[in-house]
Amino acid sequence: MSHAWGYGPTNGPDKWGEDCPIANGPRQSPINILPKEINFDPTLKPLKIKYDPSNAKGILNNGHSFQVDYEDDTDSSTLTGGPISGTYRLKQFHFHWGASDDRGSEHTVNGIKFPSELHLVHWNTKYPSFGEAASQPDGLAVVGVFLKIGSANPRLQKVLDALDAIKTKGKQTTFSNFDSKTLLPGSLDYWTYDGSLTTPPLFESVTWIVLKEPISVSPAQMAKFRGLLFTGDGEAPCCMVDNYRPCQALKGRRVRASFK
Ligand SMILES: COc1ccc(C[C@H]2SC(=O)NC2=O)c(OC)c1
Ligand SMILES: [Zn+2]
Repeated sequence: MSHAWGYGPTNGPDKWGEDCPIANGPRQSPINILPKEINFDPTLKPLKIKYDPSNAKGILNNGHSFQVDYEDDTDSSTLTGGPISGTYRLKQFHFHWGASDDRGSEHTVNGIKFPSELHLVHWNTKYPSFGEAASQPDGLAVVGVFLKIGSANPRLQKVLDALDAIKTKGKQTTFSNFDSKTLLPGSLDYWTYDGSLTTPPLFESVTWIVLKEPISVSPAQMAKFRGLLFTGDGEAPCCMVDNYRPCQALKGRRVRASFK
């Protein structure tokens, strides 16, 4: 691609392989999760999530999604246990969503798309930094949470209320004192598999931990996500919707369940 990657007809997921050959690699994400073909793995530990709300730093429209960034210079917001070894620090969380409620998630379950998917990104502290970890096979752990249409989710509201200030690409604002643990569903049952970043550079560095239980989001709340723009100030406005990569081939990988 001569121009930057995106989700449009000329720079979207089908074109990413031109600049990132790993797009056709052996452990690409997302994938379709088929619960009937997954085995319960009794050796999997429960997820241990410890987040410090005071680590929340800011919220940014990065032109592909919006992300809430966390201070990650200490072990105060960490993920341990589950399928991973060692300590992974929370770096940021972001979402993917569709132009309508029938699509938007990256992972699917039995071929079903959810209207949105939350990604909580963590990096392995065996490496000196997020940037170093992002290219290592055991560098990142991303917790994926499906959103399904239902009643308004009060836990999302503080994030949604901040979006008016970051409508266009490159805009950011302070975002403090937010406990991202409140975004998680009641159950931490999960599926896990070895995968990749779902945007360029598509590094095969992610241990995926996809929670079985979705959280709710209302149509009005989804409309707020869809009010963001991919484009920057002064550019022809393009709504930030359908910022998800389609499912990729499993290529022999095993998906494990932490629950029966
Ligand atoms: C260079 O490092 C990167 C680049 C991009 C992302 C974001 C991608 S990866 C994901 O799960 N969802 C996304 O939108 C990233 O996140 C871990 C790390
Ligand atoms: Zn993501």
